[in-house]
Amino acid sequence: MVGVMGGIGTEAGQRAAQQPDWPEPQELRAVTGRLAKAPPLVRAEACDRLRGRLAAVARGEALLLQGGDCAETFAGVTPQAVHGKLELLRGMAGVLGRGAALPVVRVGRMAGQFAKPRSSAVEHRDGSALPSYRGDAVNSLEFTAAGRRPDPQRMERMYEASATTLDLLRTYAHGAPEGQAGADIPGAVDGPPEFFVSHEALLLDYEHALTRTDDTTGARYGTSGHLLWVGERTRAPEGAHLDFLAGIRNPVAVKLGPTTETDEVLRYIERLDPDREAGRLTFVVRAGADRIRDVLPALVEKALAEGAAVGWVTDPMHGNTFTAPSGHKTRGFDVILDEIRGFVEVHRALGTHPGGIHLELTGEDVTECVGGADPVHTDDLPQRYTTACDPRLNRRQALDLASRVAELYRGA
Ligand SMILES: O=C[C@H](O)[C@H](O)COP(=O)(O)O
Ligand SMILES: C=C(OP(=O)(O)O)C(=O)O
Repeated sequence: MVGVMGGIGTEAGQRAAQQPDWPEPQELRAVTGRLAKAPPLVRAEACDRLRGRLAAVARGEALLLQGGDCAETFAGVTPQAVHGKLELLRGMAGVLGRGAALPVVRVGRMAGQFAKPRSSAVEHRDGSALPSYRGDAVNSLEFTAAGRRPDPQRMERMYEASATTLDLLRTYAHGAPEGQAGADIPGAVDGPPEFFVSHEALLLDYEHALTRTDDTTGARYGTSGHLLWVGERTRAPEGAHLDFLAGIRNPVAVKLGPTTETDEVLRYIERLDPDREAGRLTFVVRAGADRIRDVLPALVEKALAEGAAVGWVTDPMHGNTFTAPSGHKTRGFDVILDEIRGFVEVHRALGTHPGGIHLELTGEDVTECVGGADPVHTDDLPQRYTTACDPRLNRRQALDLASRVAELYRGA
């Protein structure tokens, strides 16, 4: 775990990992104070409903399709971009659902995916060193000292950008006239067809500020998104991010990388799902295509032995990143598919349910990942490489992948 910074920490006094070094404590307090009074972005009932849908995933009665940008950007919150991702996920869900003969629960990596954990706190370029870009919620991609300075007011822009995205999703999901978008307080996206939103609960100042008590039940909910997850770099079982997830009633997820130990799986279950409630906890495994078949069986067996009805989902993106000769980070379609194949094989061998896929994708015609039926080659990468962080599947690649994954499930 790298980059332990910032003021928020554990009860034992450990500082939270991957937090920005906010320069102005007073300004930070003013921002979180305002966010704490802002309307919730999602409703508790919708979080409960998603927990119910994820229970069906955990029981083997549904699939989860979770996807969206690696890093949402403020400039990327446009009607076209939001519509493009929604339509892409809708199309993929149709293909997957027909292949697996199961309903598909659709969850965007959207309306909150504005903060990024980084491998290094510092970026070096042409002999200069500046703080790494940590997502639009923290600083700017622009490589200047002013751009890279963490600015707490960006968390308010994240809130506004998330609210706008939710409004757009609600408009498109309901087919409501566009003019109605933004007329209400931003709320949960509900009504048929269902669509939920998720992001990594990384910026604890933001997530704590948006936590609310539900009047009817007295339970605490993270109201920044329906499903919140903790990533590979912040999943310390006794860390501040796990403390946060343990304190909210939303459905929650933990990313599991290739070094995950079975004892950690046990701790996550004890901390996050003590009542063994299907739908409460989803594990998103991102071991890499070369490791998934070795790593996953023991983790699944541990959860089974604990009597936990967790959902199992594969993220075939994050364990398969490499740098092309041009310097662009990329991922290969065939390797992505191979990690999904390995994930499905392991579950079939154990008699458990391969519950779904978590992808970085966009509805736009970008050239960021290589391969696919209409292949992007490494030489093509510079053409339309617009991601703010990691490479995404473009629309064509994502639909191809959905067809190939549907074949895997059809053969189940
Ligand atoms: O999306 C995940 C991480 O934020 C990303 O992979 C980190 O990338 P880095 O290794 O370039 O910091
Ligand atoms: C950072 C991410 O992934 P991971 O925590 O699995 O590296 C992510 O999904 O954005």
